[in-house]
Amino acid sequence: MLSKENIQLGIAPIGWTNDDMPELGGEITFEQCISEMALSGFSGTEVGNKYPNNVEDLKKALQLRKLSIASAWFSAFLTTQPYEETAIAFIKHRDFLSEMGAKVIVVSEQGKSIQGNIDEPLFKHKPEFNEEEWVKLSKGLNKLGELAKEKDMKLVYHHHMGTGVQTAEEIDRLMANTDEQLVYLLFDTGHLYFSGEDPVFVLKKYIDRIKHVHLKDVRDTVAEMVRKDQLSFLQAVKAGVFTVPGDGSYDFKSIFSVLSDSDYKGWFIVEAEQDPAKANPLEYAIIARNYIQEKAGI
Ligand SMILES: O=C1C[C@@H](O)[C@H](O)[C@@H](O)C1=O
Ligand SMILES: [Co+2]
Repeated sequence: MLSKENIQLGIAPIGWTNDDMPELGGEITFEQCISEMALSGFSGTEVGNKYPNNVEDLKKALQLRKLSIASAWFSAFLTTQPYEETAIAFIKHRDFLSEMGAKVIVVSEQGKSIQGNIDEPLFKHKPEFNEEEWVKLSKGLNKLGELAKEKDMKLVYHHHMGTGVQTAEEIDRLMANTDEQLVYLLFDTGHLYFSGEDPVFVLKKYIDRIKHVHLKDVRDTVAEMVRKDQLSFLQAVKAGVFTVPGDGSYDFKSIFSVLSDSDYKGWFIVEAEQDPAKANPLEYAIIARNYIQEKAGI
């Protein structure tokens, strides 16, 4: 059931300042960002590049605004680097999140990823993992999942455009090859829909393994242009492919209905990277908050 007891509502800083393209929203301060999150009715956030990396300072700034940390993105390189390198960075990341009170760790495999390459056509150059890379990825994720468990946390895998785990088929393979007690799924509506998948199908299939949700909407007209003109992921973002739920082309009604009928307990994070000079972050945060209230009743 979607209730205030089961669902915590958060918003990612990426609509204010974009970690993948720090020039988007470069002038917006950390304080403005988190104050506007609180003002628009959210109670949590993920960590962005302007957040203090000192636990005490971050806790104080968030407590003043009654916000808490839901999670933070972690880039793994299990397919392209020795496991130990990813593990060392993961433990540091895990310990920081644990001290901040987060319960899930967002992990995305960035080996062979083209998501940060400004000139690389997103659909034409999408990477694929070979057999050996799939084994490295799955084994490595199981081990990282064990490390998360040590701190009573869960690893949630972020399928992502421009990476080796983007399509429903690739998600199937990842879920089948990893331990269901160690590797969970982050469900991101925007990435699935933009990729051409049916988000409801994936949600229903993995509902028991989904432990974190990113709510991201897509503008169909921009998505079509990205395919036609062979734009990169970052060019797509700059062109406005993503927006907040309630502003784009996707109807979240079925998503909320499936989640409502499930035992899902955890975060809904509104995550809508777009140019803050074109889409005022406070205004769009309020659009998202109102839409969730109207469609999900929370
Ligand atoms: O969760 C996410 C984190 C971002 O850095 C990423 O590029 C974005 O698209 C996303 O879904
Ligand atoms: Co996401």
